[in-house]
Amino acid sequence: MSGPHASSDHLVTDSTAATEFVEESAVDVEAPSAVDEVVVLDFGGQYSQLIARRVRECGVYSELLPHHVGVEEVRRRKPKGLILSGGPASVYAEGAPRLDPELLELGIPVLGICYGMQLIARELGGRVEGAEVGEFGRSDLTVLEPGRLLAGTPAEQTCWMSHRDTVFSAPPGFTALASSTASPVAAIESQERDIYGIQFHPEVVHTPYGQHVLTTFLEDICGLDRSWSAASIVEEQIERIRAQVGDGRVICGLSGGVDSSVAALLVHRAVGDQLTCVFVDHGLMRKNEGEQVISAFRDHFKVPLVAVDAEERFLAKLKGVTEPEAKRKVIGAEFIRVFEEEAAKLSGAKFLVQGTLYSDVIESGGGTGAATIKSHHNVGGLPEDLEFELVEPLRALFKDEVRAVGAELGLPERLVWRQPFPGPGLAIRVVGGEATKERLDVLRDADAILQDEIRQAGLYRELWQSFCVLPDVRTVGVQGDERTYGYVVVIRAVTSDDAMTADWARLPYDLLEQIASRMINELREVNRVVLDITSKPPGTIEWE
Ligand SMILES: Nc1ncnc2c1ncn2[C@@H]1O[C@H](COP(=O)(O)OP(=O)(O)OP(=O)(O)O)[C@@H](O)[C@H]1O
Ligand SMILES: O=c1[nH]c(=O)c2[nH+]cn([C@@H]3O[C@H](COP(=O)(O)O)[C@@H](O)[C@H]3O)c2[nH]1
Ligand SMILES: NC(=O)CC[C@H](N)C(=O)O
Ligand SMILES: [Mg+2]
Repeated sequence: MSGPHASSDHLVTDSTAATEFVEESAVDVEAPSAVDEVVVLDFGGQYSQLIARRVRECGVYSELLPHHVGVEEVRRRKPKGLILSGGPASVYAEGAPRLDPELLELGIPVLGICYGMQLIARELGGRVEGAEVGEFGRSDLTVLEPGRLLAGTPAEQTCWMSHRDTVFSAPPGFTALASSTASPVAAIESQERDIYGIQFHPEVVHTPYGQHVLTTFLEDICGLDRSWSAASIVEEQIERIRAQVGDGRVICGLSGGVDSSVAALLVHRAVGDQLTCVFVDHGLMRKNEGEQVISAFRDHFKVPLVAVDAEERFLAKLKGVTEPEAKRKVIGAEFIRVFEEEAAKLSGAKFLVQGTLYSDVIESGGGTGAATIKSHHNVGGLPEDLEFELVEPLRALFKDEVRAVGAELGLPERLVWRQPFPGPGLAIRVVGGEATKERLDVLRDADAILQDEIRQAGLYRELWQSFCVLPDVRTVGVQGDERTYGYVVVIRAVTSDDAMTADWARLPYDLLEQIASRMINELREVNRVVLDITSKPPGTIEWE
């Protein structure tokens, strides 16, 4: 790695020579470095992704894999530890995900959490049964014998539970370390077999000693040195990218957002001139955003950029499409068609870089047993006949981790802290109806007013996102003594760290008034403004 000062400014700007530059000789293809990794197997728990994330916060690289990947895939990764997540099933129910006993024979420490512990207990001869009462939320934990896993934590502590099934006796050879209000056996370990289990959830913030227990597992039990950081993602991903693409040509879908900018920088570091970025202006961007993206890119990146004006073709494909998932799929497919055309002009680039994050994957139903909430255009919205090989260096990360990588790579602050903007753009904010040019223009103008006011109020960075939604609804108003029948604009502003959960932002009343009156006075078509006060869950951030 070239250190934090190797900023993007050192690359050579060339946004016009996309089709002219000469391919350089092949870069060295190095095998991915042996980064110490802990694998988390996902049994469908609500907090599975949080476990991997907390492990990374402890300074150890971790990825979440579906439980059905099988023991071979786990072995191939040579992890230094294995964690089994919670899950909705009952271990003794028909069809419940099972534990492959070989996973306990890999010669690495194993930690089961909740369902994961119940699986271990059942597999090794302990007693797991449905209890009369469940244990949901805060619970008191009594440590009977700290053993290795609970060493350094108090005899009485609180923890957070979410289960109905309960371990009534530990398997032979295991020590029961703790009990809780409703769990006779709330933690187990066998130092001899290097297998550990806890009924409570160490990954949630409501378990005060949760991070302590995870750290003990990683450091004292797995013997890991906790040296992983955003900086090591850079090094490691650069090596992985080189190994994946060799001397092939690569294109990167670049939106001007932080994810694709970071992905592009990583790939450029890895394979230099083999990369060309493609920005698709699909006519669903914010006001003047296309020009801003292109000029910001020219100022800060020295990677060739092709900008494609694709407004007409996207709007043509969206004609008559009103159902949210249908919209997302149409847009996802059209993005790929544009990328294919551009790739063909670049001696058939077969690799496509996308700034996909973990939250895009999980919402698209990419976790194990996880529901599809919405098909993100870059994951669930991809067409079936996709021929590109995807390069997604950020796929295991959350946005705040990507921001840290961006800062590490020297990405300008403005870009690091840019509010997210969804790939399908304003099309999924014209809700319940077709995204016509006329509606998109009204929405774009309303959004420009909102952005302007939010920035002037100094609130841009505090908010995760702030935007407008245009429902397919009109209401009656009275303006200048005349009856009007106009659009309603919804203001949506939320706070969040990673888009997995969000709260509606308490914008000052005076600011809201200013925004509403500007929208109604400046936009002929709008006669009413409302505020969305729904958190996530139950709402999602976008309306479609
Ligand atoms: N207009 C676009 N042109 C080209 N590629 C795009 C465009 N919009 C999205 N993409 C691709 O889809 C990916 C996912 O979009 P997404 O909006 O999640 O990420 P982003 O735009 O890079 O960052 P942010 O989430 O901060 O907006 C992008 O990283 C990029 O690869
Ligand atoms: O690139 C994207 N393609 C998509 O299809 C997409 N759908 C939602 N989003 C963004 O993801 C975050 C979570 O969104 P929701 O709470 O609406 O599910 C929020 O930041 C959304 O803006 C998308 N981004
Ligand atoms: N959170 C969990 O892993 C729950 C495990 C199991 N479904 C139970 O209710 O006990
Ligand atoms: Mg975006």
